[in-house]
Amino acid sequence: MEGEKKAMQEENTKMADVSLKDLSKKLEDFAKERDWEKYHSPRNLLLAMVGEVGELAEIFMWKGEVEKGLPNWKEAEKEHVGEELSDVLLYLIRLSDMCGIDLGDAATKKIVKNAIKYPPQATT
Ligand SMILES: Nc1ccn([C@H]2C[C@H](O)[C@@H](COP(=O)(O)OP(=O)(O)OP(=O)(O)O)O2)c(=O)n1
Repeated sequence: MEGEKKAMQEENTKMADVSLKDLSKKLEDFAKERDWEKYHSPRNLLLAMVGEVGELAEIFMWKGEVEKGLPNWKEAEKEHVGEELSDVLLYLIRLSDMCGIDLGDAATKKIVKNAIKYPPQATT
């Protein structure tokens, strides 16, 4: 039992520490194993990602303003949000790969660029 708990904790740590590169490799394997690489063109992936953004928006639709942390939401609804966010992220990573863009590198550079454009003292 102790061993099982430890293994679960290790798995949770692994999941929390997951990198964009890990996810990218898993997506590549997923597509290869199903012979789906032919479908993963940049345009198809972009449309698939936008579709998933729509599915995410659908969950929030007509709810009015929503409190941070979604405190009054049912667990199943929160799980659904997590799934749709994941679909968006996974298609975004795959799209970046199929465009030959290193997303981690590009995002890190963009954060630096944002900080130069919007210096802290300029914000109120
Ligand atoms: N050609 C495909 C189809 C799916 N996926 C993967 C990426 C997404 O994470 C997930 C999307 O699967 P679905 O199209 O089944 O979408 P949902 O999971 O949102 O299901 P539904 O639309 O029924 O809610 O599967 C993929 O990589 N390539």
